[in-house]
Amino acid sequence: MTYTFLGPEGTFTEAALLKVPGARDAARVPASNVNAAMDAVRDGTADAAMVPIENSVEGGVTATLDAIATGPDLRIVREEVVPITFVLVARPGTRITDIRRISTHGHAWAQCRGWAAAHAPDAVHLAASSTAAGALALLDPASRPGDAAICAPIVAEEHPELEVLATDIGDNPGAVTRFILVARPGALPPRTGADKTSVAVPLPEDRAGALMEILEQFAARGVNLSRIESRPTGRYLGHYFFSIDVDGHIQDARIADALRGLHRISPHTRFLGSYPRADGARPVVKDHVTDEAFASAREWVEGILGG
Ligand SMILES: O=C(O)C(=O)Cc1ccccc1
Repeated sequence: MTYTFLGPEGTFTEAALLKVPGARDAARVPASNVNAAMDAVRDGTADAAMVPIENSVEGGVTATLDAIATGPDLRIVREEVVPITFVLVARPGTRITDIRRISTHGHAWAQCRGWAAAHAPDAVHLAASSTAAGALALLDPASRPGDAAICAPIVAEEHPELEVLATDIGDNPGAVTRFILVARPGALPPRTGADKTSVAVPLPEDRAGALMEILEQFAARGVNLSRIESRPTGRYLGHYFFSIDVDGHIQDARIADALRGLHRISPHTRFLGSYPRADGARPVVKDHVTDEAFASAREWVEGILGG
């Protein structure tokens, strides 16, 4: 098994990957961005890729939402939730007051903006492909790095050449990021009873109530949504798809039935996977949407049709 992840070593994404049973002893190949990680799975260079998908403070990671909704099909097979704490690192001798450019991933910058405004008000953000990439660039002057970087504490621990100027600089102490493990389509992860299903649903155009019709498919079957966000398809202004997570597995009759309904409304709906929830929380399933209720309803109709 070969895993890839948003690298280099020391990213929060690597921390998420290391939580996967067996990943510590498997081949792990860092990718320089989310698209490269997904492409490595598509072309068979890697079997699975860990990528960030959403943060409790900054919201969705659009590169991931878009990459998985377009191009050859990929499937989410697992999720991991990782608590996030940030440190500020620099080359030894740097004073916080001298810092003008702080390099880090956009999601990390968004979560430390308040701290930066208070402690390094003259500093601007220098975008890096990941927190670890921004920090390691400090050690390579040829890469025209910033004056400091925001990264995970592990990067500083593994690189004593970097000095830690401040710890725990995130604006929201309880911040967590959710990561997904994606693979090529294959056998579905088995239903556990505490699962999520993800879909990308293009919004039918010029149709009043189209979003309502999509949501109705879930509401009518007692299915709870845990995330919904709209993304432009990139085709033209005003054309969107909805990236949706719901509680349940496609092997649950209520989810399968809701997906059939979605497909009728939006035939290019993409199934992105059914996989165990990181928190193990089981949904409350109302009596009229249990597997048994669906089976008995089907038998009733079949009985009538069979005469
Ligand atoms: O850059 C990283 O370390 C990542 O894994 C992406 C990220 C960035 C900021 C918060 C959570 C994840």
